[in-house]
Amino acid sequence: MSILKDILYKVPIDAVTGNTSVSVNALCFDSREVSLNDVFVAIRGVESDGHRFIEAAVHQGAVAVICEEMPSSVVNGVTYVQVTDTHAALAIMASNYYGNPSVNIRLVGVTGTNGKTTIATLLYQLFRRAGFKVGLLSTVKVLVNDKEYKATHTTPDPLTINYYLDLMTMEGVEYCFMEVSSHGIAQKRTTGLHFTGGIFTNLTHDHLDYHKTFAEYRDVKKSFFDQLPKSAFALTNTDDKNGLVMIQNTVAKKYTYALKSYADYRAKILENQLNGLLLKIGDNEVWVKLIGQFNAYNMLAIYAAAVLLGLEEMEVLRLLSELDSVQGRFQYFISEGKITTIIDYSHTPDSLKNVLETINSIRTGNEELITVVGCGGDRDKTKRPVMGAIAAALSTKVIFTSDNPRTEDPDVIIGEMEKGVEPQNFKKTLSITDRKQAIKAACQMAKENDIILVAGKGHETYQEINGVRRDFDDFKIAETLMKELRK
Ligand SMILES: CC(=O)N[C@H]1[C@@H](OP(=O)(O)OP(=O)(O)OC[C@H]2O[C@@H](n3ccc(=O)[nH]c3=O)[C@H](O)[C@@H]2O)O[C@H](CO)[C@@H](O)[C@@H]1O[C@H](C)C(=O)N[C@@H](C)C(=O)N[C@H](CCC(=O)O)C(=O)O
Ligand SMILES: Nc1ncnc2c1ncn2[C@@H]1O[C@H](COP(=O)(O)OP(=O)(O)OP(=O)(O)O)[C@@H](O)[C@H]1O
Ligand SMILES: N[C@H](CCC[C@H](N)C(=O)O)C(=O)O
Ligand SMILES: [Mg+2]
Repeated sequence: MSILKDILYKVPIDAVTGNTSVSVNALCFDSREVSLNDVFVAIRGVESDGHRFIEAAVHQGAVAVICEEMPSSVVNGVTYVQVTDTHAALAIMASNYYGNPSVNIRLVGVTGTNGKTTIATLLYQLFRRAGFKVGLLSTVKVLVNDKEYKATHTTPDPLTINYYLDLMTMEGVEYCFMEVSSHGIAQKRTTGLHFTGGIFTNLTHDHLDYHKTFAEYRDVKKSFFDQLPKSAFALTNTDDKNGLVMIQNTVAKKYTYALKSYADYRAKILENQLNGLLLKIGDNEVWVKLIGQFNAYNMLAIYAAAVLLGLEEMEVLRLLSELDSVQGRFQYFISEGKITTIIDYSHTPDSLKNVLETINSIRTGNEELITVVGCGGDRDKTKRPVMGAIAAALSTKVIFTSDNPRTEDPDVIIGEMEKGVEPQNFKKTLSITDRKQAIKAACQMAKENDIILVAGKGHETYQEINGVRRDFDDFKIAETLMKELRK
């Protein structure tokens, strides 16, 4: 049990009806999950408005309600607290409820369109290898030292974040690396957390269904850096045209990294092969197991962050060379006939382009590059023709298929992707709605030395159709099909 006014510490309050000294049980933002003596926080969401469920929450036993608008009738014995922003209030209350665990951990947030999972996961790996107790909050999974938990979001809701940070403090975790998505920032899921550092990767086209304009998307990302404390570091990529914009108004200590422009931390690619990159970081050369220019940026950001967190430069270089690629990010296997199949989570125009360019840069002859790709349903529709055009331009054959159609008709999505294909590339493309059949067709088409890219789902283990998630794992399916077809 906690006292309501303790949980409300630092929440700007506009009005109160009732007693804030009441004991409360848990915090809750979904009326359907409220139990006796809980606090219900009413959130205005995308689909509905929590204010509509205040009565239901009280009926289920809520002893206090946090809202932006007082209900027209109040129930005796229930405390109503009016605030300007319930999203922010929930986040601050969640931190207080769990005893502000982020203060006791060195928490680093990674934001940007692409590269968040890669950087956060590899920083986790690096600090684990350096002997520390470490936590990770990522799209793929949550880790508390070596114990794994299922991730539901890239940046979970504030109650979940603080629950895990609390668990981490109990397990002695010293560093935690977390992804900070633009949805997470916009919905204030990270408000009230005490960050030791923030890292910006890049900003390209994504989520323009949610943020409406690119400027709004950029400003949401920037607000993460605006909120960092003076004691934190803000590390940004100055090769990205919004890199300096991100740190314009931050009070945190500013640091930059880049391959092309001037920066505090610089690297150069000396070699780029299927089995890794040879990088020159500062005056030192290091082989890493990841591939592609985009991973040179990721590696440099990891190097800089590790040094800023106090690790010794040479040790960081040694550890960098040991890091393995993240599940579903340029994961590949080579089958009989030297056919290479690559599974990659590229689901944005920029990441798809990067991955295809990387593959093209390691192609040695006339081998085909067969790409299997789709676009998610109920997500940014403007990505579809752009990704269609990129896939067709940079591959020798493309099979358009489904990627989590959700509530949309997969053939309509495929049609929108096809609309972007330039006429001279029409003949390279075909469409097979069933993703497994599409992968199978690619495996059948592939000849000696060819390369197959299966893009968009990476580590995902399901295909979501009409609200139902059925088992689906690109890597396992491709591997099984390849074995069956080539035995
Ligand atoms: C669009 C979006 O981001 N939605 C997130 C948001 O939901 P919401 O607040 O808009 O929910 P809503 O359905 O409108 O309901 C409003 C409020 O009424 C409450 N309610 C509703 C019904 C009821 O009977 N009683 C009740 O109290 C709800 O609990 C909610 O508090 O807040 C919820 C709690 O934090 C999230 O679970 C939910 O994520 C949905 C499931 C989702 O798919 N989000 C994706 C887009 C997302 O967040 N992705 C990013 C990564 C993107 C990327 O970078 O690639 C992520 O960080 O994962
Ligand atoms: N620094 C980078 N710049 C551009 N593309 C990248 C970069 N790092 C990774 N990618 C590409 O983007 C894909 C997704 O990478 P990653 O999962 O690390 O990004 P993310 O930001 O976590 O994505 P999400 O928003 O879905 O959580 C990779 O599979 C790769 O194709
Ligand atoms: N975090 C991203 C992941 C997209 C992955 C892709 N496979 C899809 O389902 O669209 C999103 O929710 O938009
Ligand atoms: Mg991610």
